[in-house]
Amino acid sequence: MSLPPLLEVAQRSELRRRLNARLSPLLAGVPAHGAISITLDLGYGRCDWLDTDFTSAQAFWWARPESDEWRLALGQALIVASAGPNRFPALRAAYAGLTADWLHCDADATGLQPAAHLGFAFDDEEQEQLPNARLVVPAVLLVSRHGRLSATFSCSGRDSEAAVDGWVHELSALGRSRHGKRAERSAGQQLLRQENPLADRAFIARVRAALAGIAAGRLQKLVISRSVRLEAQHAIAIAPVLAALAARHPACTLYAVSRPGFAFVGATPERLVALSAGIARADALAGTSWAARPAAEKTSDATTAPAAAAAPASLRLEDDKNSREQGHVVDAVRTALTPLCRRLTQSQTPEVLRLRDLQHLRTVFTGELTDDVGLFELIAALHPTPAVGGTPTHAARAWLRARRERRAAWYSGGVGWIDATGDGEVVVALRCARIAGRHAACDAGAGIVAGSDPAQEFAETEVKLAAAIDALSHAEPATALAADESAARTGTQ
Ligand SMILES: C=C(O[C@H]1C=CC=C(C(=O)O)[C@@H]1O)C(=O)O
Repeated sequence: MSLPPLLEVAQRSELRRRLNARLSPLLAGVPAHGAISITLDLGYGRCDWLDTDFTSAQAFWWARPESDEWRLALGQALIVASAGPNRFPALRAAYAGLTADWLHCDADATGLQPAAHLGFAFDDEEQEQLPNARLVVPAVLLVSRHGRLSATFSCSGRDSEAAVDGWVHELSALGRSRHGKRAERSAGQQLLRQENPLADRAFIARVRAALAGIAAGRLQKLVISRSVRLEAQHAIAIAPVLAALAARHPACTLYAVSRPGFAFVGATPERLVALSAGIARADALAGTSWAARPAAEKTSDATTAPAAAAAPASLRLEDDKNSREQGHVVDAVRTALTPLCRRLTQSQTPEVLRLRDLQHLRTVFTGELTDDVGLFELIAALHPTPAVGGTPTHAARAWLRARRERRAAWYSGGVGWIDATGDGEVVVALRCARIAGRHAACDAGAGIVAGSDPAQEFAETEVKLAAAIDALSHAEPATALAADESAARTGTQ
């Protein structure tokens, strides 16, 4: 999917001209603590924005292939980071301050609002790789939606004088992957999974400890997670992994958060909450069934599960264990949303969400919010649902903390966006990989309730891990790269 003409290098002086014309009248009206955004219509078309060099960019990518929605955010015009028990109120306060002085020029009447992207870790303690909770107004936000393309350029009031240079600089991350960097060419290489029998046994032991805690009556559900590490010969290219995720999981929400040298990517089936014009939608998703894959499909070393994963070929999704697992999430989501809503409805029977390799039970909640309830209040009330934490919520969190259950980066936290009117959406960051150079690590967990079988739960995490591992293993170079390669071979470059 090629870039819209106005973003091509050859059009940069025209882009500068248009941006300068829109920016000049706004400069006098913005306070230093405020922000300016300019939205330009880029015409009809579709773009997945995967012609981006994620390995060197501060980028945020979000896609819903089935709904033809693709967003790419580059750079940071404004950034707020937080941690600790008040992280969501802190982000909310910072965003409220910003939106009060946010000038927006919708030059071509696109009707689109400028937006910030956000993400947060499962727990509220500082951790490595990504800030615990962060909100970023990107310098450039590119949106491809339902066949229409747009770009929003943003800066803080403080940095408005040099803004156009900064915006054009951010665009240099686009189109770079065409230029044959070694990292991008190494896509599709074989990944070696680093077996770690000790960690596998530790997972089984934690599941047993969770079952003991549940049997003692203090807890009803706990989500226990594990990580696997993979190693490639060359640096792993990010864009081909995202393309592979998009091709394999078109019904999921795909996300990538990158900074130079590191990327957190994934394809999640679970929405935490979406807010649009005062109506909130939230998923209660849990319970998993799957069918064993034919051996022929396991083409790579990386996708071969260790022996401990041997388990029955499939589970019945509607069995008692899966129903109880999902029922805890339903109860918690209802309890969290009830005080925030004038009216709250839920789909009656859990529906079966069918994904590529597995299925989940899902109940969808729709709530009409009371005044003054925004996206951050919804996140604070809902996170962590028992789909990633446990039941009762506080006891489960304390149990997980006491046993040092580690959740790296934003795995089982949230990723999303919020626009200047307060509408937005956050998904639960599942089925993910953390990629740094030649190394990747993937994370997955399983809900444990009375009656859970440790070996079966291990097998379930293997199927969940496969979503990211398969994309890492089967990522193909983008078409443009293949074309570049053949041009290089024939000396036409
Ligand atoms: C915690 C994960 O999945 C959650 C979402 C759906 C089903 C789940 C389950 O059946 O255990 C988990 O609650 C994960 O993918 O790492």
